[in-house]
Amino acid sequence: MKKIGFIGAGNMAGAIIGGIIKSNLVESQNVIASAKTMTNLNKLKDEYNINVTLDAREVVKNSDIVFMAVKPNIFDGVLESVKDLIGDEKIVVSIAAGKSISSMENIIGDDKKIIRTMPNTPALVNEGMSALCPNKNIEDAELKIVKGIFDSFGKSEVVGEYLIDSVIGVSGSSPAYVFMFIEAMADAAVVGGMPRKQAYNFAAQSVLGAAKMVIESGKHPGELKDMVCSPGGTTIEAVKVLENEGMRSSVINAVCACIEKSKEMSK
Ligand SMILES: NC(=O)C1=CN([C@@H]2O[C@H](COP(=O)(O)OP(=O)(O)OC[C@H]3O[C@@H](n4cnc5c(N)ncnc54)[C@H](OP(=O)(O)O)[C@@H]3O)[C@@H](O)[C@H]2O)C=CC1
Ligand SMILES: O=C(O)[C@@H]1CCC=N1
Repeated sequence: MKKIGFIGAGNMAGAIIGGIIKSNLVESQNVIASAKTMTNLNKLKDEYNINVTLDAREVVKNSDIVFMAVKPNIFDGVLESVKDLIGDEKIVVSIAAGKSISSMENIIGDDKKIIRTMPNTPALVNEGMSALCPNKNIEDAELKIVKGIFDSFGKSEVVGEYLIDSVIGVSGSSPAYVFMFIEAMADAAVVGGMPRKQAYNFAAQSVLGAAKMVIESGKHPGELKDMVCSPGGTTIEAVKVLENEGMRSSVINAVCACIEKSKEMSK
């Protein structure tokens, strides 16, 4: 059984820890996390009974696989502070936006094992979507083990690093846009007189069902949209407004802005 450590214990690390513990991939005693304060660590300890420490170096000493789960602005400094403990055998898994494999190799050495990844917060409910980019020192068996961790809380794919900015736009950050869409649809239902809590359930379940249809039917999203639009009916009226208001171009522009920001952060 591999020991898994997390430097950083915020939103994303919490979602991953929740995912791997709930899917019984690792025992809680084999997971350790560190953070700046005890606030998030205490919550994770109470909920999942994992080991916690305020010392990132303790995490590295006690882990075979070390997740770097701190914000990009402090990432390099934190990695620098533990680099002497990262031997040839440990695997460093970064989840940070805008941190390239080469920038990590510059800090810990290009002979070290690194996997750059991009997960998303639906990991918390076992519906995560993650991308993994291994560096040249990662062996197939090691990639399989780490991919298994990501698959334990959703789906994952191995991609070339050149795709990671697009991954951030379409899955890493996209839960935020989808939550906005659900909130806006529910607002409209509230306008129509529906109690708010009920409106969130109706809106969210519809998004869940629509997403499942795209994945399971294999049909083009346009064809699935057409199946909902009865001639002269209600749906096409809404579609007309969405087209007039530039919904598609808003979404494309928003996701492109996200991708551009990710590229900028990597420079
Ligand atoms: N949120 C998301 O949806 C996603 C985030 N990411 C990436 O995940 C990373 C973390 O983001 P997120 O979880 O949202 O951020 P959070 O702000 O929620 O968490 C950051 C964590 O880092 C800890 N921390 C701060 N300083 C240090 C330090 N010096 N040493 C050790 N730990 C420290 C914080 O401690 P404390 O608990 O005390 O505050 C906190 O636990 C980012 O790099 C982001 O790009 C990737 C995919 C999705
Ligand atoms: O907003 C961010 O920068 C991080 C990366 C992907 C999701 N959250």
